[in-house]
Amino acid sequence: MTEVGRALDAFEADGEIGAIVITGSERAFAAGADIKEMQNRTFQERYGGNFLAHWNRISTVKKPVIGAVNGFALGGGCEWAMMCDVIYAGEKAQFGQPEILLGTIPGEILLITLILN
Ligand SMILES: CC(C)(COP(=O)(O)OP(=O)(O)OC[C@H]1O[C@@H](n2cnc3c(N)ncnc32)[C@H](O)[C@@H]1OP(=O)(O)O)[C@@H](O)C(=O)NCCC(=O)NCCSC(=O)CCO
Repeated sequence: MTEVGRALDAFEADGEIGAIVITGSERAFAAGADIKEMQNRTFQERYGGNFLAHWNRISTVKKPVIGAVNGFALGGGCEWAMMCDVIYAGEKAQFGQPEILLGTIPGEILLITLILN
């Protein structure tokens, strides 16, 4: 997400860019946070270390952001899609929050977004 954040910073500052399209591959838009990286960290390490510090950057970009989604948009990937101003979903797009099966809850913005909508 740090790299995506840097790219969004650059696009926002570039006067030649009017809108931003975020996409993935045909198979997956994004499968969410790296479970392997998360699994051995305690709550204190993740929270104190600002593990999700840049996750909501998509929602703060001051240019229209379009999420072009195909394949899996899971966990944080689903949240990324929901942060876009417009979601353009292909027929094979699948949205979900499977992290509840790991005993965790959507980490960043999903619950707030659902309540607001
Ligand atoms: C994305 C799925 C549906 C793909 O399933 P499949 O095609 O069967 O492929 P897999 O063999 O399951 O996966 C291939 C390979 O990718 C690794 N992987 C997939 N997702 C992640 C991930 N989120 N983090 C880390 N690694 C991931 C998987 O372990 C395999 O690696 P190998 O080394 O080859 O074994 C399926 O993989 C799936 O459902 N993934 C979990 C999605 C998920 O739970 N996302 C939420 C993450 S928590 C989060 O986002 C916090 C914010 O709330």
